[in-house]
Amino acid sequence: MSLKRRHSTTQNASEQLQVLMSTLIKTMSKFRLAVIQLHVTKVKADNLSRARRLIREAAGQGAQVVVLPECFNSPYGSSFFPEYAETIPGESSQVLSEVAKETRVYLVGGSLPEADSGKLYNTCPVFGPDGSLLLKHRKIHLFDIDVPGKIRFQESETLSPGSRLSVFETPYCKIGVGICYDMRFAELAQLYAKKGCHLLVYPGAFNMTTGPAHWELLQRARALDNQVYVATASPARDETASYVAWGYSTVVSPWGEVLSKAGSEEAVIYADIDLEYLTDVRQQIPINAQRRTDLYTVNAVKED
Ligand SMILES: O=C(O)CCC(=O)C(=O)O
Repeated sequence: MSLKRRHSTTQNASEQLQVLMSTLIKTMSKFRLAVIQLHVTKVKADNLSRARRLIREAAGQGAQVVVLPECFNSPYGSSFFPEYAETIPGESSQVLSEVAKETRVYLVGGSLPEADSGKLYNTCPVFGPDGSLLLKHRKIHLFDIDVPGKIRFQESETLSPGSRLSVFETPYCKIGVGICYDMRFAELAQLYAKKGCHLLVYPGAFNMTTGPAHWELLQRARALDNQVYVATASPARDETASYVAWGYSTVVSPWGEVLSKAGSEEAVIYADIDLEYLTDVRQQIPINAQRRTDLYTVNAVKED
């Protein structure tokens, strides 16, 4: 082979490699997220089989990350937590692990009442596409509120709070996990963003009072403050339940736009998460570089 020909073959190979690399980077910078707004009943086995069916459906639609709602396998309510509590690993997390492995998705397993060493937690287990348990997020901020004449709820009567931040890595981006009331705490979202998360997921079950007032507003605020994608997964609304969930699972972009939103009924919603778009937003409005860290800062007190 002449020198000239060898040179052009090498050049072709390196160009092809570059094209391949840039296609790969582009592919990795986009992924499909599915949020399952599950109809949750008192029958745990039904909740589990419906969740499994909808996770399969989501994976069939190309979802690589799937999120279930808070308390996806039990009704939401202080009296139900002890009755439905399980260990993790345990029955429900075994089902989630199997279906994550079968469908090859990252699965954010909503939450379930977790029993551990005589205490109960509201816990979100996260599984990788090989079925391994990547982390357990125990709700950090317990939902204790009293709005006279509207709603009083005291999770702390039965639950203990978690005390860890929860971030997991995927080939696409880092993802930070919070549960419902955790979303009200801007500092948590800021810390997740500071740790490099580009997507925050909040399985949650707002109610008929705070749902219409705050649910979407909080998601858009967290997304805009931190220039990240935010996804919430609620149970479907069941007017016969003792605690009526608001529904309206949502995905919000780093620009603060609602990309996808369920109604009040059972549904699977999808959003294509585009990390190049996130980078563009951050370049256009560069608040990260403009922060006055000489005047203020948000830090984790305790690092894992
Ligand atoms: O913050 C709210 O208004 C609702 C929170 C909630 O339902 C929960 O944390 O489970």
